[in-house]
Amino acid sequence: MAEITPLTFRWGIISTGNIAAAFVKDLLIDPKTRGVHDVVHKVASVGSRSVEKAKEFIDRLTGGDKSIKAFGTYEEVYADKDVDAIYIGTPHTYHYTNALDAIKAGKHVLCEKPVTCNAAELRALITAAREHNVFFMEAVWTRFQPLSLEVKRIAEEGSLGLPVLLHADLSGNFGIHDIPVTHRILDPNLGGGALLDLGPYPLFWAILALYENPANGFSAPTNISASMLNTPLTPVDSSTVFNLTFSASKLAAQASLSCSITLNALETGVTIRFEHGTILIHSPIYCPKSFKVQYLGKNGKVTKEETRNFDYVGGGWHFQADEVARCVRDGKKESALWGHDKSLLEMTVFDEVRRQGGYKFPEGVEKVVA
Ligand SMILES: NC(=O)C1=CN([C@@H]2O[C@H](COP(=O)(O)OP(=O)(O)OC[C@H]3O[C@@H](n4cnc5c(N)ncnc54)[C@H](OP(=O)(O)O)[C@@H]3O)[C@@H](O)[C@H]2O)C=CC1
Ligand SMILES: O=C1OC[C@@H](O)[C@H](O)[C@H]1O
Repeated sequence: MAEITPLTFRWGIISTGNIAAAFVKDLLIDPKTRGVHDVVHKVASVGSRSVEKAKEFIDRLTGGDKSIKAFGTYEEVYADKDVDAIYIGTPHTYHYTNALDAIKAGKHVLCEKPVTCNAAELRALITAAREHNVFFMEAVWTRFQPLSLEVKRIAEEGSLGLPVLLHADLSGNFGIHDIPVTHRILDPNLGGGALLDLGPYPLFWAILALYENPANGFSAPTNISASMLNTPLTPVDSSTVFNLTFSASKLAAQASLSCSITLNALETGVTIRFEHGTILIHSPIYCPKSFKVQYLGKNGKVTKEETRNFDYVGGGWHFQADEVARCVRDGKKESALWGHDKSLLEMTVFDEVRRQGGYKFPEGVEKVVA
């Protein structure tokens, strides 16, 4: 069989923080190790607020690959003619401005979660992406991992019946008393708190299992109820609980979701209860490596149980990079797996949770308001 020549997809990286480093490490992994033969990734340039940091980042992660340009501004990356798509790894409250600048420069964009501070900012970005005819996606990497694809297949294949209740929690202990109040997790100017940082993941599982279920017909939740508990240090949430009801179509299901920046993660972070069985997803829920399916008999007792394990080379961020490259290659402006509608649902839910929970950004943080 003839070998296909893979597309070389060229990335411009915005910022040199933790997640930008994790993403770049994954871009450097040979895609063949995950069975991908049609695309390869190339880091073309890295932009930082300091050119020294950009150089240090390239040296540290690539062993000093001289073909990668180091820039001391983000604007130079947006303008780089050798870049196909921009990856944005800045704190939440910078996503809107960074993504808009990249879009206006005519670049395709993959932007970290949460994609913006609010739904109004996201709507403005979607409009801009359409006007400039570019691909735009929130980096909800979990959606593209093989485990998630398999959970979705089993959830919809029929033998479990319809989903009824979903519980999902993502907690991570940030040691909030030992970090400066200027840390992004505590600083309200950077969108600090549990909801915006960790909340996307429990919500992601509700979107995958309930919103995407064919019986729901992609209907928005009919009810959202939420409560937020602030840290004693800054006006951001240390934990948040939020419940969603889906009852607009043939699905009648509820999600009970939570997140905390002071607790460690649960061993089983997601439980999806169906009419005839249960799917239990093991932590970390942003890149789980195993899940269990329990099939229930008429008396509610487990009749069959199956554990599925997944493994791959790398951290799991490369699957979303493959999706971006393929979508751009195929002329798509959004992903079928994590399209604009899902990011909009996320930001609309978060706006409502923050409204009920009393979480307000400092003046000027939101660049667009409804
Ligand atoms: N998908 C995932 O698994 C993860 C996603 N994230 C998301 O990525 C984003 C960044 O998180 P993380 O990498 O942990 O953050 P870091 O603080 O480690 O990095 C953020 C980077 O953004 C740049 N930056 C620009 N303006 C500012 C500013 N005012 N204050 C601080 N940094 C600034 C800096 O890079 P420079 O100085 O080079 O310009 C900095 O290194 C968040 O939105 C978070 O939700 C985070 C962790 C995991
Ligand atoms: O996306 C994320 O996943 C892992 C967390 O530790 C991190 O804070 C968050 O941004």
